[in-house]
Amino acid sequence: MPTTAKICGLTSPATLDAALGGGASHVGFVFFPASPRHLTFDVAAGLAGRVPDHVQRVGVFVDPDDQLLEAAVRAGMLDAIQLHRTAPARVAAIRSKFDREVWAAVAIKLRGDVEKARDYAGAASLILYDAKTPDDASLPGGMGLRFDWSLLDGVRHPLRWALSGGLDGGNVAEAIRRTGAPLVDVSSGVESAPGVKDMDKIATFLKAVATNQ
Ligand SMILES: O=C(O)c1ccccc1N[C@@H]1O[C@H](COP(=O)(O)O)[C@@H](O)[C@H]1O
Repeated sequence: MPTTAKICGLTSPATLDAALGGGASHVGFVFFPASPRHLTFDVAAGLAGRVPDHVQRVGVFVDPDDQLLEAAVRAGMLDAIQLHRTAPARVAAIRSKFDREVWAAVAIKLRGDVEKARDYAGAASLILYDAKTPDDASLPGGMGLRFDWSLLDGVRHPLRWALSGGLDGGNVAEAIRRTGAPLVDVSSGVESAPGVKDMDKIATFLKAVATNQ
């Protein structure tokens, strides 16, 4: 199966359209106030309405409560919920309550971190292997950090999975070849500054994914 791509942290119609026009399979909206990509519900609703049925809308959250999830799922017409820093039992509860695909981000720095994906079997729909950010960082993702892809060598993934963390148009082809990732996810690697998406970088990234299978 060809690798598909999620463009995350979209905040404007023009950059959303660049992702859709370039063939993204997923688009991501961030609901985390500390992020430079954070969206209001009104903006999310405006963007969500432009997304065709064959593209999945993914909401990104950091250990959210039900009130935030309810409002964001409605506004963003979310098909999937991406959870960072969220314990397996809570991931399972969210999946059951919201009855849609739930992604568990697993932060990777060392080999032992990869094993933590197993805790989400039966709880999440998909594991998102992402680079671990520093303990004192304000964001658990979206910082353009990458992890050592060789840590995924020989891993028997407990669930469907995706790769993120420090990807960009220059390294995504190698990332796909090296890991065999079925889905790649990018945010800062297609930006000109934190939170500012760049349409040319989005196009370059999606072209690299499409042509390097
Ligand atoms: O993008 C953010 O601001 C963000 C905030 C909180 C949690 C996750 C966030 N982004 C996710 O992080 C990964 C990797 O991003 P990057 O490509 O390294 O910048 C990606 O899945 C984003 O969805």
